[in-house]
Amino acid sequence: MQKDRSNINFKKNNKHRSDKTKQSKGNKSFGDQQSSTKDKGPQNKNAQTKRTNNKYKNTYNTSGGPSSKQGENSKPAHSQVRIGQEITLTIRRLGINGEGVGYFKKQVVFVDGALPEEVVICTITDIAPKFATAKLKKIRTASSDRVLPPCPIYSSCGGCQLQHLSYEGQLKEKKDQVIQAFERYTSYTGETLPIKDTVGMEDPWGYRNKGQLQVGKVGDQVIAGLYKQGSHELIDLSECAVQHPKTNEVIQKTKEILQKLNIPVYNERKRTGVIRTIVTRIGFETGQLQLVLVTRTKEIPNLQELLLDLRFALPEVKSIVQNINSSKTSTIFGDETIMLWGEERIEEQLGDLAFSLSPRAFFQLNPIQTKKLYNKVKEYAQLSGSEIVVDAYCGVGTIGLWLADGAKEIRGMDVIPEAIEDARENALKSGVENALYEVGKAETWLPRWVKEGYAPDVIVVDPPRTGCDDQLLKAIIQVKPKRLVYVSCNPSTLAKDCKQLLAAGFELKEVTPYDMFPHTSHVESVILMERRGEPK
Ligand SMILES: C[S@@+](CC[C@H](N)C(=O)[O-])C[C@H]1O[C@@H](n2cnc3c(N)ncnc32)[C@H](O)[C@@H]1O
Repeated sequence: MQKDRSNINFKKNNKHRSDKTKQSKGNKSFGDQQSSTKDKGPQNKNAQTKRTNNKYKNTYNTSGGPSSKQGENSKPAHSQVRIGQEITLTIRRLGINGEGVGYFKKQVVFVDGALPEEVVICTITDIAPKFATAKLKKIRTASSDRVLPPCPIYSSCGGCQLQHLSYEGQLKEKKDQVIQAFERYTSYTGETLPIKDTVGMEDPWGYRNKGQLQVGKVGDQVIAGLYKQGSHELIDLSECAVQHPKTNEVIQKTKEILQKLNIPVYNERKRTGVIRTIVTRIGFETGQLQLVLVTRTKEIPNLQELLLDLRFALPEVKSIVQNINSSKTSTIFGDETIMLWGEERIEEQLGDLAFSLSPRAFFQLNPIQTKKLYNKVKEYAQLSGSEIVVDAYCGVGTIGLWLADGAKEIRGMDVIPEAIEDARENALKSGVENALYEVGKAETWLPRWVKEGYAPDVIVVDPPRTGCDDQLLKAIIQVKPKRLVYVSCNPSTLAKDCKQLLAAGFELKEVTPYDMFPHTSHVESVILMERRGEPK
């Protein structure tokens, strides 16, 4: 799932792209993505983080010349095009980052802002061995799904990639993304893949429960936002339409208080200043808010005034926390976390389950869609009360706890110790007594349990973008659960892992894509696999 995996890199970078392996950037609107060892999101070395600003608002015409190290008129031997060349292109599909993909004399060309079936004029800006990148200049034939992006900062922010596509169009494209991945890695086609339509939102705005913005200054003004694509220029975001309105308010007011108290904000270039990042999370059901100030130094000048002002301006905030990150890297969190005021955790409710969330714990970013997705996991798991279930990559235990009342026993594991602490506490809180959680790698724990004779009936996996580790897949293949439910935020790694499982005797029963992040290019999928020949 595309979720809260800390330590996002807000910088955008258009290198490392390849047609087959490019990975989606995290949903960067107001930050996100909890990192762990193999986490999804932009700090992944494969992460494709390119965005350009050629998103079309009131006109389909843009200007601006090519930019590339290769320079004007250069044409590598392998290429059909040269930098600066203007071409007419028919867009065939969307790439995994929401860019239009067309073919010019069989060469793949990516065009940000172009939509399938559009005929566009674009200028080649970059050439790599397997593809070229072009800047959209003019749309000759516009898609009937093209809409005006409602967000005023869509073109500069880069957090959303699909606001120029109707919501219906987005849901269709996300299903296509999943189909394309299966076509690429397995023998399924769009006709044979047992795939459902993408499950979308009734109101696809204000869905994010967490915001994470870098802090900086323009002149004397404190700002908080995202770095502009390919640059170190921070774009101030005073409002974000996909964020819960309360998190917008927390960011805005925190910024104003930092300004008023003259608390030094981080200067990325000089590596001076104190406040680096503002992170805020809200419990959708409880209304409780948490504010984390990520600082370069342990000392925060005017700390007492800062806390008083924050508490006065934001009475809903239940927890104010400092995290210290003095590193030069662009990861968000450092290792040391200090309570500044209030509770260590905020509470959230998902259905009948209560969750305590510590500042760095992973939690789904879109609680409304999460409930739908977990219900699908439950449907696919087909529990009767007697099953032994593994919840691999369990985070704070959400999926296992969702399933616990239908299972004999749940075992979950995650590499983040705080997440496991939270999972144990969440089980206690919700009165779940049949769930056991362990800190460590799924690929270590499952083989160990299997060696000890443990035989789960159902395995649920919800790995980071990189997919399941090979050792885990081997253990799954060895233990042959009746059902495997795979939750994935990356169709490519899902399809690759599926290929191995299909070859080892599992059958693919159904694929359901979920739109956890409307207006971004991300798509989540849940699939059900069964042991071949399993009696109904
Ligand atoms: C996509 S999240 C899933 C969390 C949880 N299932 C949920 O729905 O909230 C992936 C989780 O995998 C954890 N993780 C990453 N690599 C892991 C590994 N090798 N073994 C176990 N957990 C891992 C991360 O800490 C993160 O909590």
